[in-house]
Amino acid sequence: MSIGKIIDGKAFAAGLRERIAQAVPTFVEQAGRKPGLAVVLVGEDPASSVYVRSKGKMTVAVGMDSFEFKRPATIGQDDLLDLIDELNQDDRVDGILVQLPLPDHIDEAAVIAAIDPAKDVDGFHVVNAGRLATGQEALVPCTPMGCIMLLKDELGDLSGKEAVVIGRSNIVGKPMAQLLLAENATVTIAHSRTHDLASVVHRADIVVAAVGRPEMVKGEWIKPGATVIDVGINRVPDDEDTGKSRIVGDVATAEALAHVGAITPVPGGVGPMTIAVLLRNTLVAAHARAGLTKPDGL
Ligand SMILES: Nc1nc2c(c(=O)[nH]1)N[C@@H](CN(C=O)c1ccc(C(=O)N[C@@H](CCC(=O)O)C(=O)O)cc1)CN2
Repeated sequence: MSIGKIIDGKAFAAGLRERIAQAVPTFVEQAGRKPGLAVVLVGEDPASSVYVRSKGKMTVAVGMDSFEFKRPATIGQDDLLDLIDELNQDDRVDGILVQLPLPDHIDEAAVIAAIDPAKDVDGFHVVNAGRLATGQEALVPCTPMGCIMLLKDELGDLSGKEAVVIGRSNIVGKPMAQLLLAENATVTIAHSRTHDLASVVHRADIVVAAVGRPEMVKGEWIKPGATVIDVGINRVPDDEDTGKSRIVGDVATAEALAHVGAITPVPGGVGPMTIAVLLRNTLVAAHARAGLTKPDGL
């Protein structure tokens, strides 16, 4: 029995950050300033706080300016929209990211809609979603963009490949399908109402699992030799006595390894790509705002 390859997303993300760090000084020379990323954190969710801290550190590490805005979970919607407006007007800021999820009393869609599409480094604004869907230059959501980079690195040309995306969220599933289409893959989006998901998955050369359900995709569903991208990050109890937990993906990796050609692990697969692509998008947005051509290789 052969075992599939583990795709090292952590190493790929480190390489991407290195290429970004090499491109930043040329931008500084041409634009006379550093690219800048503003990250807004509402509340004190521990995981969100970790991600925001990590974003700040990595932004500075590649030579960009990092601006962090922490607001209490009780902030009113109007005050949050005022902050976004200030950041839209601030010329030092090329990218604006509002860490999700937001507290229930905030209308997430209204906050995303308030971000200047030129600074929407998350690629969540409808203008960027529409541009992506119609094949125009767009800022693309970081996680699906990271998945496409890993897929192209692993498989080269994706043209004609049968791809199944499980999950239809605006943040991952839909943009993922659009990106695969743009690479000329034949794309199916499966979701909670899909009949016989196992058979749908079994015909795929490429499986992208983004459902948020621990180890839902079983090894025997996978077509032999398929490439599997696991977007899920699910915390599950590890040891009932100690109360410890561990992170698993949406794919039952241990059993899938006997079927796949290659698979991203969780952790260490898609997750690290999310922040690396955020830095890439910030540099791309900075070039566009400064009227400069996007550097090659990003
Ligand atoms: N505005 C946004 N909010 C959120 C996004 C986003 O892209 N934009 N994505 C996620 C959180 N996220 C970044 O914000 C993120 C999630 C996971 C990772 C990561 O590297 N995960 C590690 C495991 C981490 C762990 O041990 O807990 C991995 O998979 O190896 C990075 C960034 C939701 N919110």
